[in-house]
Amino acid sequence: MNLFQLNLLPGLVHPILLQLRDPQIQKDRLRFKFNLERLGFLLAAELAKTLPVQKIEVQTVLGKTEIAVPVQPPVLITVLRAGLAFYQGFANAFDQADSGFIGAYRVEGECAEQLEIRMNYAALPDLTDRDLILIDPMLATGGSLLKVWQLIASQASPRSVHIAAAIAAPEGVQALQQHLPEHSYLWVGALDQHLNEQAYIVPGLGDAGDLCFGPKL
Ligand SMILES: O=P(O)(O)OC[C@H]1O[C@H](OP(=O)(O)OP(=O)(O)O)[C@H](O)[C@@H]1O
Ligand SMILES: O=c1cc[nH]c(=O)[nH]1
Repeated sequence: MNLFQLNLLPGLVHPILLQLRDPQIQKDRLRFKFNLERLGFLLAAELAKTLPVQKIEVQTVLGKTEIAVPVQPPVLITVLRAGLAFYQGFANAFDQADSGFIGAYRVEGECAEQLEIRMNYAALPDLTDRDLILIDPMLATGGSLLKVWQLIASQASPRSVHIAAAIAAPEGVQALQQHLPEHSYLWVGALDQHLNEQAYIVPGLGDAGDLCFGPKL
């Protein structure tokens, strides 16, 4: 698996990460979701450079020119709930993409070993020979994305697999490295230090789903 960190545009990316992480600023839900969306758009812009393009001719009212456009839009799949705002950035960038949605959530116990991933919803488009972008802002243990990938892989063979996360922990990166196809790509806004005993990313930003939508019962 190839890992790309979005440090090419620090002037744009770092202020967004700062606002996402700051405990005071992140209390503003509208801003938190908008920042995830903006980061998603920037990651999409980087990722788009690697997708195959073809030249098409456009006739304007004044003349002709050639424009390179994607051969086919990628397929976007996001993990509910926290994925929604981050996904919107990708959907803004790839505005003709087919999209899929999978519900997956962590049920936390006393410690990281008791963590369980439950899945309760999946609506998937056809992925045959398509470029797949799997979108989830937080890559902690990697348990959620691996379960999601298992479900996808049991039904389809995408042409390429891109995983996009706003913040990743080394533990999650390693887990994906072991289980994803060799020619997969991981795009992250930041690669953080480690997981704590409750399997939260340190320094991370806290619980992305709760910050977007409030605590769930
Ligand atoms: O790498 P992992 O250890 O699996 O953790 C990451 C998962 O945790 C968050 O979702 P969460 O389970 O909190 O659900 P939510 O989006 O409904 O809040 C996040 O959006 C990921 O899906
Ligand atoms: O740090 C973490 C880990 C999992 N899910 C989150 O939202 N944050």
